[in-house]
Amino acid sequence: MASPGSTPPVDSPLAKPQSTSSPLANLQGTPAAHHFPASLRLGPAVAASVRPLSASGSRAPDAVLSKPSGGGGKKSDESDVLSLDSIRRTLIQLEDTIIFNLLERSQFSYNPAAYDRNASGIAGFNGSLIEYLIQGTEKLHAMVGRYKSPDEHPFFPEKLLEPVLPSVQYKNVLHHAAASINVNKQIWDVYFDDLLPRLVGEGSDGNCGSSACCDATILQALSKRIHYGMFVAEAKFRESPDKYSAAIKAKDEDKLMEMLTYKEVEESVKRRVRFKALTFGRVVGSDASPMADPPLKMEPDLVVELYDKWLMPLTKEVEVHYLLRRLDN
Ligand SMILES: O=C(O)C(=O)C[C@]1(C(=O)O)C=C[C@@H](O)C=C1
Repeated sequence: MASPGSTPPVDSPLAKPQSTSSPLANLQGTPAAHHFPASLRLGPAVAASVRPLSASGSRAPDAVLSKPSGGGGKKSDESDVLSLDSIRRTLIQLEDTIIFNLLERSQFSYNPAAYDRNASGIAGFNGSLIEYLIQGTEKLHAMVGRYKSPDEHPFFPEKLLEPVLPSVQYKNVLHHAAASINVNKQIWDVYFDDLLPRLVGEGSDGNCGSSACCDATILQALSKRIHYGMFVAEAKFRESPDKYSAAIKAKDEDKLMEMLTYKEVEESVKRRVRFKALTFGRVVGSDASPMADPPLKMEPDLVVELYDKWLMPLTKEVEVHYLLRRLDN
């Protein structure tokens, strides 16, 4: 842990990621993560309003949920946007971002100096390196319209700056109550208190900045994935409005949770993320020849556990929060 006022180790571009044979070996529990390039391509609104920054244009998630209004959109657009299949495809794509970035973060040690609120060493800033990084990133992204998108949720809403680009009116398919739902505080706490210590090896390897950059992209992906629960909930509500309305009027949270839970979907999510973690995390020999027993960069069970114990439950919690307010005036 760095002492107050000291400067965290400066990452060298040449700094070698610590070889972590089994940083996740003691993982017993929860957690997950997300990534930067992906988050820039993320929001449908961002993709539309900030097209020059949008990465590849080939990403389904950006175009899935909402579209600028007044663009002559056909009526069928909204039903495409709100089909459960289409929303689930977005969740599947976010799995890649989350797993790739977990893999990236797992190469570094914990690096406690990045989280020490007294040790960022940044003049004039009262907080940790990770807070500085995320606040700065969110300020900049807010300026290009990121948080005007209904599927983007900042960790520090009070610090955002005004957009510098002309605003685009997006057709928001969600109920207005969605604007008041933000579970990032919870995501932040679970990530730093629970997931991160299980994901990485203890100690410092000098890669504070790199670690914090990975954390930031992971947090953004987690946030996006979990808040997508509101679109899932909206789609489910529109499929069976009467059924859901009864439970909403009765404020029956257990009933809502039961109605929106699809055990078979959850099992297939777990199977898929295990396979992705195995596939993406496999070490490939430098000459690409098959290895008899290829080592893994990250324990796939960690990712399964993350989804099972944390990501899917939080997504469902967001769905319930949203539905409870779905009939508000
Ligand atoms: O796909 C859905 O129906 C969702 O609500 C999403 C999700 C998930 O988080 O992946 C959550 C609850 C369901 O039981 C299945 C999957």
